[in-house]
Amino acid sequence: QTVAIIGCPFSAGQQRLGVDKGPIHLVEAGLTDQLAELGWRVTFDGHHQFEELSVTDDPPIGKLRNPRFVSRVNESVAKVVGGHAARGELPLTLGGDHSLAMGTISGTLGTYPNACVIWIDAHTDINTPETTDSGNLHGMPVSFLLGLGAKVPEFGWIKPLLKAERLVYIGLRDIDAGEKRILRENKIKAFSMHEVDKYGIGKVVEMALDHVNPNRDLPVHLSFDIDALDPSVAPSTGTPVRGGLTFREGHYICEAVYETGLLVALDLVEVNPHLEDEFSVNKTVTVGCSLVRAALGETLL
Ligand SMILES: CN[C@](CCCC[B-](O)(O)O)(CCN1CCCCC1)C(=O)O
Ligand SMILES: [Mn+2]
Ligand SMILES: [Mn+2]
Ligand SMILES: [Mn+2]
Repeated sequence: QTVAIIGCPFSAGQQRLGVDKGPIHLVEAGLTDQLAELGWRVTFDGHHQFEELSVTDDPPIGKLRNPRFVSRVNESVAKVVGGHAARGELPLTLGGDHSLAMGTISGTLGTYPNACVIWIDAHTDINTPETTDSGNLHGMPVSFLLGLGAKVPEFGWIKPLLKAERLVYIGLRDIDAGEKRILRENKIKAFSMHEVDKYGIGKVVEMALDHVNPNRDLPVHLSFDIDALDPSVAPSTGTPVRGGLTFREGHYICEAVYETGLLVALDLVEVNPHLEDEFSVNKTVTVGCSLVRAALGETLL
């Protein structure tokens, strides 16, 4: 089985410098060899195909920041991810900020129209151009994938291929008012840290899969935002929120998803090696590599 590592040094979906350096840190930490150790054939798409996509003149559209650049990069990411998936490979997208999910999930759904999405995050990333307060597109990819909110012509390439009943969240603890309304209105299944505390991670993952994949027959796209983990476990990330997943809870999710045998695509995003001290950066990069290994078959026994 082949895993295609796609490095996306992209940061325009938010405003903190450094998240574009996430991919190189994860690869330089040895991720490629680690996956080969697990028995994967590993290919690595150099990130260069996204460098020449920068846009010279990209004024905000409403509140949206860097809209044309975010759109163009994600359109390219969708083609790259979709291409690997179509060849029966497993695209592993390393971010970069979570706006990349516009591209990765579009790519997956183009090849696997019936795929479900398991979104691990402190945040729902479902703001629309109308509800966003920051204008940062890393807080909005899900609304575009679902086709919510007013159409933005610059994002015309994104088709609303994701169905609300095929999406489930785990790890939530920082949701804007507008996003809470969108979750309710669209009946989107969400397991916050409250549910993790109440039921335990094992039951939460089982309930999440029961919701989006009741017969365990649909392909799974796992989109893992490192900020789902508690900041004590993954400190070097742009929007840390206390009260997050433990090291083991994060790994359990990845192990359980791998065990389904249904994983077809994986994102690991929002590692920012420019934040916090060197020890924190190493801790964050190391746990990022470990989570990827767990999602790709590494077991404890
Ligand atoms: C919760 N929504 C935020 C954060 C989005 C995080 C994106 B992710 O990819 O890292 O998950 C925060 C919105 N503001 C809320 C009020 C205080 C300032 C931030 C946004 O900017 O939309
Ligand atoms: Mn390059
Ligand atoms: Mn996110
Ligand atoms: Mn987040």
